[in-house]
Amino acid sequence: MTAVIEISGLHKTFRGWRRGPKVALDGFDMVVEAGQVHGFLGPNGSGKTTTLRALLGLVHADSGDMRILGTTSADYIHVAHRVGAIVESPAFFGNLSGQRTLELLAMAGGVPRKRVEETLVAVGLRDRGEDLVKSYSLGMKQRLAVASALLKQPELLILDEPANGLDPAGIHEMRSLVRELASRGVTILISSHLLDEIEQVCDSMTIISRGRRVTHGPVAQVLAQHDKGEYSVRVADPAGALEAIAAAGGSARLNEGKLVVSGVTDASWITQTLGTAGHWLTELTALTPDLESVFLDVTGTRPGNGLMSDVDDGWQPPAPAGRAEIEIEVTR
Ligand SMILES: Nc1ncnc2c1ncn2[C@@H]1O[C@H](COP(=O)(O)OP(=O)(O)OP(=O)(O)O)[C@@H](O)[C@H]1O
Repeated sequence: MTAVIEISGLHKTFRGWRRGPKVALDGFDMVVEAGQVHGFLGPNGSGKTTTLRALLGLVHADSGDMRILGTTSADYIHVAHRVGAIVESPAFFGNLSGQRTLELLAMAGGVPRKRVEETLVAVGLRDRGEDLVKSYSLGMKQRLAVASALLKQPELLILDEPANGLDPAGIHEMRSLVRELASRGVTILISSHLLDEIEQVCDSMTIISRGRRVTHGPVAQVLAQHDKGEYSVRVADPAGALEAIAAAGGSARLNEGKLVVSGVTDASWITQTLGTAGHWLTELTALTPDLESVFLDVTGTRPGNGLMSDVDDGWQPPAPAGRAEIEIEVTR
């Protein structure tokens, strides 16, 4: 596969006046292959927008290499017409129609006028194209934003939080639109906090935390890597079953009246072990990890014992290279 985006060792520190320097990117790496819908995930303040802005030349990175459509960031201008991006929510004039908005953008960008109609169809706004933007719902404004990014028929589309603030129907529409564009061969990099959406719509993903990549790969592969081989088991006597699993050399714990058995490669071992000890199973469920649990684990943001963690507040410049642990600010 061909890489459409390649980022390696990206560093960016903002020189703040009041709170001192802020390390936004700390040697960040990311690869997005052609034809993929690639999810870009991370907690608040982890560096997603800074990455996208650096990629598009909107902010100057301190160091690191970036290639977009095979071109270095210094030559981005030569491939800019092949990239569509919505990084900061675009503001539209409410008193213009969606169609007129796109016509003006097409004129300014030297894009043939017929693309206006095509993009309105592509984002499902043709029937409302002549209505004023101020009458649009948030979801329709988001789709108009996507339409504006599609005018140039980009090979690569970069969307920062496209489903932000949308209701379930709007999220569903945005998901369909992304899949539709992907089926036409557009590579899409999409940053989002909606983990369920990313799990449903993306082929591959990168998770960033504190300016560094903490996991990446095909979504199914990332989930499989975090599969702990856990099964939830319902039996009449969970405590007795726990002892039976331990006596057979297995690992288990009790959770809400059920037994959770870990590190199992073959579920029949559980049925056999418990059956032999006289514990008859009434339920056996594989506990496969979802993206939310992987995200909470790899970013260190899983709330525990009533504590909330936040990776942004209190984040100081990193210690010299070599320190591996992640500090988490914990507030009660
Ligand atoms: N212009 C700026 N000046 C100072 N600090 C900044 C600036 N832009 C971003 N930062 C800081 O850099 C860090 C990364 O911010 P960034 O916006 O890239 O995170 P993010 O992952 O996009 O967050 P969110 O999910 O909340 O949008 C944060 O600590 C943020 O406060």
